[in-house]
Amino acid sequence: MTILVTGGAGYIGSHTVLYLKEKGLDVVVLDSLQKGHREAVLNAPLYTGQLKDEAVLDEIFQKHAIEAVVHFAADSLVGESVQDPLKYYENNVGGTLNLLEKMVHYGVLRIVFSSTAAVYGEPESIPIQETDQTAPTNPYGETKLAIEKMLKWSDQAYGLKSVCLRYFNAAGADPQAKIGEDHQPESHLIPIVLQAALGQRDKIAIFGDDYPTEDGSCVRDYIHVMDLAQAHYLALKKLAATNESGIYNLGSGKGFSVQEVIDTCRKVTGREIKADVSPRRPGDPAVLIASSHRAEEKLGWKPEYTELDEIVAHAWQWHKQSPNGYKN
Ligand SMILES: NC(=O)c1ccc[n+]([C@@H]2O[C@H](COP(=O)([O-])OP(=O)(O)OC[C@H]3O[C@@H](n4cnc5c(N)ncnc54)[C@H](O)[C@@H]3O)[C@@H](O)[C@H]2O)c1
Ligand SMILES: O=c1ccn([C@@H]2O[C@H](COP(=O)(O)OP(=O)(O)O[C@H]3O[C@H](CO)[C@@H](O)[C@H](O)[C@H]3O)[C@@H](O)[C@H]2O)c(=O)[nH]1
Repeated sequence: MTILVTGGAGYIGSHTVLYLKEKGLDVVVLDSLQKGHREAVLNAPLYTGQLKDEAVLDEIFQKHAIEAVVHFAADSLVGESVQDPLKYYENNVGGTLNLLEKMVHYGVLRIVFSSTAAVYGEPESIPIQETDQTAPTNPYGETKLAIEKMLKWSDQAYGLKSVCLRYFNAAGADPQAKIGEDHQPESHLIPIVLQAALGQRDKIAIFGDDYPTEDGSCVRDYIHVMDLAQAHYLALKKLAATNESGIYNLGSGKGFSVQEVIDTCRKVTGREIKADVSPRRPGDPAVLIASSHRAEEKLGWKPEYTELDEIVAHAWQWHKQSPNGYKN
């Protein structure tokens, strides 16, 4: 039996493919390569195509005995989603609709879905629990919440079982640096700070120093990409064993400010990293920290890399070795 990984040439998807293969699972990848990289897919067949492309989905479901789908493929830039919300509804909601229709058609009734902390919007309280209110503050989060709801109703109507994993801030890289993070353009904090350490940027802009946090910069919960990968494996096992749908936060439970992340990068790289303060980035909540007790209890999830230093060290290893990402 085979697992279909959509978006498996992207950052989190490619690390999950690596992890699933290490666990002995048979994997096929579907990715449009608009954001992903062929070189990031190690040891798995790659179908280049779109979620909306019925022919490629038919080919995959007909050729392979697909047991379950792990669904990463999406657009995921908050700012872009505010500028062009319909692109997000078309790709994320529309693309997932096509995928689910094909799954139901071919009788593939298990899916692990990449959701996000962005479904919560401004948190009610910290740490955030899965039962807290969901009130996204941008179209990206809205599309992810809409998909969670599509999955809930599809369970009731078609018996399509889902695990929605609400990731907080994915960071780090394969500890052996075979693969890593390469977004073009890069918008995530840690890779941007490491680009400054490499001299590819003059400095890093800290988006706001007047938040109600200890040093005034935003606080986030950074979780190692290989620990996210582990959670997908456990979610697949849980679905196979219990056939139960569920929603789980995935974070470290610890928060670090933008200033603290920059300081950690200075310490790990031993390089000077210049930073200055810029205006707030619209839509950024002050603090996002997860409670992941449910995932620990119900999935048996145990993050392996719990120190920010180690997460940054793995990212640094990758960026130093591949300063131009997969273009080297
Ligand atoms: N990076 C984070 O911190 C984070 C946090 C929370 C949730 N997420 C979610 O996790 C998932 C993966 O994130 P990532 O950072 O690895 O992103 P990414 O952009 O690196 O990976 C997404 C992949 O999906 C592919 N893709 C997009 N639309 C497609 C389509 N219609 N058909 C086929 N392929 C398509 C892209 O080419 C890319 O390779 C996304 O769904 C994202 O919303 C990411
Ligand atoms: O040049 C930069 C880039 C980022 N930041 C700040 O750093 C923090 C982290 O930003 P970023 O790495 O862009 O991540 P988020 O905006 O927190 O979003 C990530 O984490 C969310 C879940 O928490 C996911 O939904 C998103 O897909 C994922 O990109 C935020 O406070 C930003 O304002 C800066 O100060 N300067």
